[in-house]
Amino acid sequence: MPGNLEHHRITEVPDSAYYIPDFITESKEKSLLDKIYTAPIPKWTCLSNRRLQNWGGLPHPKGMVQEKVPDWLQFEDIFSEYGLFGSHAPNHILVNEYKPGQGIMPHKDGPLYFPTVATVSLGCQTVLNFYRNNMDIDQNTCNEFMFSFLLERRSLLVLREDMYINYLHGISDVEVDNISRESIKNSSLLGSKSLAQKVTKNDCFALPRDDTRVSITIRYVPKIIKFKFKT
Ligand SMILES: O=C(O)CCC(=O)C(=O)O
Ligand SMILES: [Fe+2]
Repeated sequence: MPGNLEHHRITEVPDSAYYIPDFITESKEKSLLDKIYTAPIPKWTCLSNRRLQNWGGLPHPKGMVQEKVPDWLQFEDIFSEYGLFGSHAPNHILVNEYKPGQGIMPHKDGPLYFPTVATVSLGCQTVLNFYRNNMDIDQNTCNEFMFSFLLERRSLLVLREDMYINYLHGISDVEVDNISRESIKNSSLLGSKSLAQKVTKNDCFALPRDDTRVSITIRYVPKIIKFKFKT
């Protein structure tokens, strides 16, 4: 891993998570949101509690039939600089849209991807929670909450290794996040100094989600199906 990413490591958690505030400019944020919202309507998949766009193909255990990721969604230069996906360029992008009050259940991103995910947040901050699978007293599996990251708009989060493979992540479906100093592990890396102060000075405070958040999750799918067309 090139040294420059090391400055952004969230040292309070297991290997490896990195947080870069102000990863993109406000004008880049705006141009990405414009492109996302001018994508054709059928590009959106509506789930019960959020909408998403899938770019690059549908990952499948037998391999992904690759589609070109549009130029405006390519972050290749940046990722090759950090060496995030080994020598590969990302080839799969998921765009998730969350209105205030919407979230995503705890889950793992799973084995179809190279075990690294990079997430750019647009439009609004959120709190990403991490869990471990555990057994309860009746030997049922349950998710035990471990800690959280506060993701500011225009930030980049990278998860890999243990944080990708063994931890689940999710976002609560609330309109206001209750931020507790104890649980937020990236407070020293936040871009907004006033927010960082709030997190470190208060045991607990309420942070409303006052706008729609759009996340861009960037991954590499190693298993690709290549068709040979007869001419
Ligand atoms: O919106 C996010 O930050 C998380 C999205 C996510 O976990 C996923 O798409 O797998
Ligand atoms: Fe995920």
